[in-house]
Amino acid sequence: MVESQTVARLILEDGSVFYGVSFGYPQSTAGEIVFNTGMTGYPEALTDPSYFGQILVLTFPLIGNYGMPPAETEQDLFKWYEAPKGMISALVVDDYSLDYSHWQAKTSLAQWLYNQKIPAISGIDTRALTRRIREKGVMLAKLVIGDQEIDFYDPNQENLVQKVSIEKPQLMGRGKTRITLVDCGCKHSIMEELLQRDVQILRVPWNYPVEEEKTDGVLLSSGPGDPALCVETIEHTQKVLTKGVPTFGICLGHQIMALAIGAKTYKMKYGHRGQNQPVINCQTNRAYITSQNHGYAVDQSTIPEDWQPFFTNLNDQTSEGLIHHSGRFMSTQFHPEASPGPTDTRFLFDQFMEIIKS
Ligand SMILES: NC(=O)CC[C@H](N)C(=O)O
Repeated sequence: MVESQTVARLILEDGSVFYGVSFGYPQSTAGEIVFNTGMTGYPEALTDPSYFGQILVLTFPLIGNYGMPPAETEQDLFKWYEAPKGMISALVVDDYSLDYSHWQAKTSLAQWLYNQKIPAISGIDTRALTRRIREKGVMLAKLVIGDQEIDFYDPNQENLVQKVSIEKPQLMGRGKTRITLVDCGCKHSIMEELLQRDVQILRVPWNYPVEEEKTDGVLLSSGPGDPALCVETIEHTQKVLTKGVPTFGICLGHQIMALAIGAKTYKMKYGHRGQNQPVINCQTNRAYITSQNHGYAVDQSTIPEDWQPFFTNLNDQTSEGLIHHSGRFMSTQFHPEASPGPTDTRFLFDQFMEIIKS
């Protein structure tokens, strides 16, 4: 049965308990609880590998009303999803809409979650829950269905990247520019952006010796968990930068690039997850609204002298990007591919192509 009326409990590490109703797959699960403030875009968020190991709270109160799109692919990439399968550990919503309507919808959200074996809970005051997370910071949590008890589990102790990366290198597209993409759990829309720019992608696993490839550029992808645990990726990135290969890091890729140059990262209190995060380009003083999904950040005070802040967050002044003085290496903490969210910073993919050509 998909639309179960089983009582479920969301139990936080601080002892608070929220009661609701189970939907999706009826199995208890544990992870780290985080919230996203986006008003739309749940198909993209649920399939974003950066959420691997996390229990996702959607603050927008009505979820499910446009169902889930079909699993259509083009050039091996999912058109409407960010990965071939659901990535979150569990979903927390306020009002789950049993009815859905959208020209593209293939199934209900509940059915899709059931098929993906992802449990969910509805009837939660997600705004009150979010206030608690904002006060205490992100916490471990568990979603207990009926009386199926379960222990807390901390996903950040593990190297999550190796669980969502690919196993062997894959060539994609036939474009003239060759970009080696280090897949740490890359969103499909990042690869789509590259393929639209006359690129051939060599997509490689997270620990691949990328410095040994003959390539025009390197893209360090987004991905889950603590960047400091990606030791091998950091070491290979150091060698790539020493060789002077144009490199672009996105989200986890930004953090890995920072660690590779000797800067430090830290865990934020509750991170940035939403589609309205304001950033400023430190070179042009122009502001942009961006899509974000991260819980770690780069300590801007630890960047070496030959690097500069590229973007800074206008809400809390945290690092939103780095650029090397040569202009050959750059990174952003936000997602220029958006998906979901505003596409205002997509031009950064064009900028990366220009760096490669110059
Ligand atoms: N979207 C991402 O790449 C997330 C990066 C990293 N896992 C963080 O939470 O900060």
